[in-house]
Amino acid sequence: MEPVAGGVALPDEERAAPVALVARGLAKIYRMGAVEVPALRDVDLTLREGELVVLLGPSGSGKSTLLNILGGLDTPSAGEVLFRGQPIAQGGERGLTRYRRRHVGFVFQFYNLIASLTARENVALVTEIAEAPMAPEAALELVGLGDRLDHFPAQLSGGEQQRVAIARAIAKSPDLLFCDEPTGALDSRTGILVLEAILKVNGELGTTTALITHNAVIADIADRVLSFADGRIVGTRVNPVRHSPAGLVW
Ligand SMILES: Nc1ncnc2c1ncn2[C@@H]1O[C@H](COP(=O)(O)OP(=O)(O)OP(=O)(O)O)[C@@H](O)[C@H]1O
Repeated sequence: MEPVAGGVALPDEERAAPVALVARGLAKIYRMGAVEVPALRDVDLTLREGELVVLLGPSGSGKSTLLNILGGLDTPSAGEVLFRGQPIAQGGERGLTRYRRRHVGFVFQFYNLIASLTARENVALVTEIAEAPMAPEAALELVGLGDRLDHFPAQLSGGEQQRVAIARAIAKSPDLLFCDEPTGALDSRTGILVLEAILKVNGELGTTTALITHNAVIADIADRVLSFADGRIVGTRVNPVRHSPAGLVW
């Protein structure tokens, strides 16, 4: 606790940013015929507004399963997720769709751009159905691609394509940005540019961001790091300072 103006001390949790997302008791069991694969086991987690959290863990530890459930792409076997205090599963499948559409942007390891559309058109596909979209040009400018608007994916490097995918995810002005191994297919120099774009979005738009990686070096860019193993969060660390991606080597 630290004193504030007027000499009144606030408990830590009241000085912190408001809570954006809460997961309580999440479990996920995949059933493969007679075999049950427990992918998540009793996961509790809180993301605060504007925070950048890295989920760090080895392959198969359940990170993607967790992110997909937090983003409403998949449903848990047990437990619940609350966005700004409301269960995201309220209203069933339609409620989940509304939550995903209005509030969540996703970035995956593979960019999933449409080859026959330019960078601008790939982003515009999303802004056409969004409620409060940014202009595609503004989203592309934010990720450093203002001079690549009319390039097709094949005319862009892997890192540039991933930045188009980030522009597409943020162009609908989501409250939450979920990135699943966004640098997994990239060399470190290119990966750093992608991480810089994600940090810029987080800083300038205040988008609450969760990023999955198995690369411990990348965890240094986060406010907070949640370590994952065997379907559980096994450690939490707060980084005293966030490192700039430019200084990272992997
Ligand atoms: N659709 C599915 N059906 C059956 N089992 C699954 C399914 N998806 C994931 N699993 C299993 O659940 C466990 C967790 O997988 P998950 O993809 O969440 O891990 P991860 O930490 O993201 O791994 P990676 O970094 O390799 O993507 C693994 O044992 C995986 O084989």
